[in-house]
Amino acid sequence: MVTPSLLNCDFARIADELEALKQAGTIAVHLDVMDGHFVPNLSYGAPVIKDWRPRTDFPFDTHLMMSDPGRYLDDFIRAGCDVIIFHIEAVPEPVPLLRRIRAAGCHAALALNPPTPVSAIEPFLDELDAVLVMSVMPGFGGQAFEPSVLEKVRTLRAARPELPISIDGGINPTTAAEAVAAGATQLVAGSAVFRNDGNYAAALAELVQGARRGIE
Ligand SMILES: O=C(CO)[C@@H](O)[C@H](O)COP(=O)(O)O
Repeated sequence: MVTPSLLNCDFARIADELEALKQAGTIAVHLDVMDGHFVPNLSYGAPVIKDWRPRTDFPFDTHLMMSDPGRYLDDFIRAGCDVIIFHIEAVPEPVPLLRRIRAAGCHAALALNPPTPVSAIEPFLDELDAVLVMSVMPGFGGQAFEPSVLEKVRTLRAARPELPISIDGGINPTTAAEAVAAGATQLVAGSAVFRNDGNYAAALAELVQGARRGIE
């Protein structure tokens, strides 16, 4: 599955963008929440997501790039997020937060940055609905894919054949093929979707074609 990251969309036209993604066949969107502390950039928070919620029925996969996700967790739950992802580098003892997310009826996932080994999340795999493997250092769209993370995807896939594995950063048709071949099940893509021609259906089709090459 390809999940567009909204970071590169036109936020002034969010309702149109969401509708265009729907027409193009998208089934979920990835929301990048940045606190200017865990990552060197700011984006948007729960009040903005709350306003988007009635505009779409897309599941909101919400990636909290925050130093203290627990402080704002209830706001994101109330805003209507469906999947809540936070970073193991920010919360080294993640079980209480993972359980709060699941108790609220959301799916819980952990993200890991390119330098972080799989061993950092291994003890918590049974508490997770998914893992998000970052293939760039988080904070900005449009960066180059870091191929060394593919080994982590392979390790996770071998450890948990059924676990959904997302990969995020620098995804294009070529890296989509590599990621899927390694065992990724969800491709988060920003600039490869929100490209200049505005043809989201074509962009998604190219990514899906790339992903298919990875399983052939
Ligand atoms: O989490 C992030 C960036 O921190 C990503 O979701 C990016 O927004 C993906 O953008 P591209 O690398 O696909 O342009």
